[in-house]
Amino acid sequence: MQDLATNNLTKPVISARNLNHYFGEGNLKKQALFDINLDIYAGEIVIMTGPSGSGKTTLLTLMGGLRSAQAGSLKILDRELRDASKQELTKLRGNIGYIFQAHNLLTFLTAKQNVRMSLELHDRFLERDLDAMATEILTTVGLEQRADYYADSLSGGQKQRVAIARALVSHPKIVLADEPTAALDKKSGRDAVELMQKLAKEQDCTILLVTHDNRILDIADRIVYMEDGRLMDRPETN
Ligand SMILES: Nc1ncnc2c1ncn2[C@@H]1O[C@H](COP(=O)(O)OP(=O)(O)OP(=O)(O)O)[C@@H](O)[C@H]1O
Repeated sequence: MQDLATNNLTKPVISARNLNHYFGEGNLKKQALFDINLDIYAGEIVIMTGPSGSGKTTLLTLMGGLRSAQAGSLKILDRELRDASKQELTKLRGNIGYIFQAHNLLTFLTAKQNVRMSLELHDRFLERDLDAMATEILTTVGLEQRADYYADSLSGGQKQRVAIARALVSHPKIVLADEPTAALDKKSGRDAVELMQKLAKEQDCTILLVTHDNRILDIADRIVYMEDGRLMDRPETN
């Protein structure tokens, strides 16, 4: 029984086995991912780095259920995504928070309305005071004074903090972040990832973050390196 309990605790939330991915068809078919094997556990912060075009975004979008897995196995929160239907992918996406380089806020809504909207997508919050939840997380990210500002009128760093609040307000099991600091200056970028780290640790949320930004590598529990569509041992840095 002990072993069973331990196994459950250490089961990965993301598990890829011999995952391959192709774009195009016929003569134009091109392999973008080769035999990816990767396990990521609850509460881990994993950073994925590697040169441009190495397949990082492709892998991230597969893990986020934003495109379907074609070959091999990809299990997210115990669901097999290979050949998953659109409905299955949609259901999975409700358990995942997304943060992108371009914050993707709706500029004609306020900070609070942007955060609130992500709660409205979940049936489990229907009975809750969504404004209070949105205000609370905006306070956590230091934006209580800006809650009623339109997204358009916020600075880049503030917008990204709203995007972080929006991704984490529903307490997702997994947050996927693609170049979250790319549009930010050094200090705002650092603040943004430290906030993600703090919130994720509080919520026992797993973060997988793709970045070229060497200045934030230290927030990771583990760094994985991608090259030419393959996960590699990390090259020596000097
Ligand atoms: N929709 C697509 N159709 C065809 N090829 C694609 C498509 N998306 C990506 N690719 C190709 O797959 C490979 C991996 O691209 P991907 O965007 O995953 O790399 P990346 O490591 O995220 O790059 P970057 O760091 O520049 O964002 C590249 O050769 C790219 O040209």
